[in-house]
Amino acid sequence: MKEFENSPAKIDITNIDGQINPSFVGSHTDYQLQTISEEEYPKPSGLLRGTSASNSSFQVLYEAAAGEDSHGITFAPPPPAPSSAFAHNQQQHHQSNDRPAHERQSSVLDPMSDRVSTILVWQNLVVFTREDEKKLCFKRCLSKNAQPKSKRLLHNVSGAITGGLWAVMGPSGSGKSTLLNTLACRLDVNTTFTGEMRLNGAPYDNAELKRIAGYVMQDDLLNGYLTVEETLMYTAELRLPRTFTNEQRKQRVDEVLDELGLTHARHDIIGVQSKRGISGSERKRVCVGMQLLSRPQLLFLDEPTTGLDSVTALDLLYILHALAHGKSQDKAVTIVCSIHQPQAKIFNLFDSIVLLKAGHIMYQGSRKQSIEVFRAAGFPCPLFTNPADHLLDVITPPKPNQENSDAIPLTIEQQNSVDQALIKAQPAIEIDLNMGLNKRVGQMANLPRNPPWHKQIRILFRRNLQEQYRKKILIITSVFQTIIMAVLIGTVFLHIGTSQTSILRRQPVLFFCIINQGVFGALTVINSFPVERTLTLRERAAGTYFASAYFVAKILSDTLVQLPIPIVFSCVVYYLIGLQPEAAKFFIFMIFIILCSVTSTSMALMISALCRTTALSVTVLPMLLELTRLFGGFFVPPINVPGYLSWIDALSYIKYAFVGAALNELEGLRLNCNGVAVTIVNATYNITAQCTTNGEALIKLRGYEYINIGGCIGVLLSFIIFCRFWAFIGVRFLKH
Ligand SMILES: Nc1ncnc2c1ncn2[C@@H]1O[C@H](COP(=O)(O)OP(=O)(O)OP(=O)(O)O)[C@@H](O)[C@H]1O
Repeated sequence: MKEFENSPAKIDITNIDGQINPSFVGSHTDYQLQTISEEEYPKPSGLLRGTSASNSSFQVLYEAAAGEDSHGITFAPPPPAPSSAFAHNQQQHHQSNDRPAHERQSSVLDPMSDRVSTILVWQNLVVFTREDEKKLCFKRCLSKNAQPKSKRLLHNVSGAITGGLWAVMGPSGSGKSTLLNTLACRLDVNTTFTGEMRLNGAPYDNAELKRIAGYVMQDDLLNGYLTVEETLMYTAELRLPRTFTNEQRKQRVDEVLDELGLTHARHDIIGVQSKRGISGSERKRVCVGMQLLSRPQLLFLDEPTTGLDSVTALDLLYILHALAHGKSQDKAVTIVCSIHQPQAKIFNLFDSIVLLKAGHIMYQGSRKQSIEVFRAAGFPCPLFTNPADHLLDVITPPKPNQENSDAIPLTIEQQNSVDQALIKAQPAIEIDLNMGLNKRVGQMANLPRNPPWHKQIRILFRRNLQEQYRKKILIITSVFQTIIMAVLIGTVFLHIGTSQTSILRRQPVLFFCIINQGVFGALTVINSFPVERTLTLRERAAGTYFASAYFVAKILSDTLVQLPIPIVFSCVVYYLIGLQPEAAKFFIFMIFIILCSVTSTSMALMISALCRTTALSVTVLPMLLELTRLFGGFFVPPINVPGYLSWIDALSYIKYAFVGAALNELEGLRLNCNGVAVTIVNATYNITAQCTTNGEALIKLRGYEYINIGGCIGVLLSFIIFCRFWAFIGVRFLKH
């Protein structure tokens, strides 16, 4: 009561006929008044005094306090102070803007205002799933009557987003994400739409939208090894117009960090499972920041509060609210969020809402007016009820369950009449497809142009190397592992010599070396690429870079990081085994080990790019690796492979690496004769007893002479090109 008495502003809570206005919703000030039913407050209390609203989300609550002769009146405590940096921001924001909050708000909401940059209008929008053509063809072959089955996700909806902060609300499965994705030109491949969508009075497509709009997805997938500042800086380098200098990019990053209250965390790592980084809310803010760098005119956010606690969710919404209402000198960003069931304080920050139910729009327009419309339809918001919950409760039929056993489910007719009453209670929306045409001229003139292709490669290459550097513990572990493995192999086959017994040991050790390096890299790729692919798809959907630039940068950086392992392996193993001590032979051996390693990673990359998921990739890859091993030229010499299996044999890259390494080692090899060994050798190769004096005889026996070393290198290089080509096709064209 005291707070009321000291406060300057007046709030009239009475109707014209003297009754308490049951849906007084802050129409005179920025207060949000909760609805009061007439039964609870039979006697109106007339004029009340309230504090002036410097914070637009104050709530005034009316309480029917038992024993009080008039209505007990309390203020809900002001919203919790947002976290430090953001609070500072907010304060600055309010201080920097000398116009009162409600004035700023109304100017932003006026679609004709110059500060509203983007207007999105849609008419008769029908979104439906379409059956895959191939499946349909197949079904038609089986049954002549097979017809495409399609499901409607949105039913002939029309509407307009006219600046400010918008919420797309509705129960689960009502089509919130579908509406958001349709407007953002991000529909799934199996869905399509009819109807018209206009951006500032003109039809638009994904390419145009990418340049003026941002989209923040529900799950904040980020590169966990980079810091907050690095993440924003790389995005700035890739997305800001090529005319920007480094200084200007840095300045923009600083501005965004400041705007989002992330300055304190700028040097913190984003974090991965094994290494915790920034908090959930900070992650979300980084995602928003990445989109804000290019100063979008329109921002879509899919369920931005998912996974955040109530305080951090509110913090985030304050930021969005501030952005949607713009700074005095800036244009305001039109922001559209899909949101499931916001808490009251969050709900009160939205300017307008679109309420969906089963693909139909039940209400759209001002958030403040929504309570009035529901009341007029016969559904006043009960006291102390979150208005957002109330709206959803009205449009969602109650289902009896254990906790709510009294709920009486509505019949379809009853539910239809609720829907009709709601639609009747709201003013008809007039859709003008040309709305915002005047804003288009300036908008199109300033479309940014991304950096050129070669610069994108440079930036992405640098980013990849930085990420690899942060993962150096993995690289160091791999190198140690390789050394240990090489020492073990070298010790088992130590100083193999040139006796007859060495013939039996030389080929197994060569084969083992090839297999070892031909599997190692593949396993790393298959585990890491699917996650990286998802992140890349997102960045590309936002128009950050070309798929080809990403791919070239990836291939270059991955190969560079991969090279030390086969090089270290070759050095250790070659020396310990005591293969032919000639520099040329050593380097050729090393080339085969490197090529084998690179081929295996290329094959793994191709499989994970085409299979898309780790689960499918790890099912396919082992089978292929087994085949390449079986037909690797060791178990079945090329000369003995049956004709009908020669196609598999030809596809085994292991064979070309092994045969190439064997040719390199056996050519020019001089062997000693040893009685015991002769017998073994002869038994193995099924030849009459004689001493094998040179490697060429073995080449002939095994049938390796059908190809030469150059041929093996050529085939391996072709394999690498083939696998990388298909990997690129997968990266470029498979977008889901
Ligand atoms: N690509 C698709 N193929 C088939 N059905 C789809 C597809 N996308 C959405 N749907 C269906 O459309 C309906 C609406 O889905 P949507 O994801 O838009 O709902 P939502 O309101 O965002 O739900 P939630 O709050 O649970 O995320 C759901 O029944 C969903 O199964």
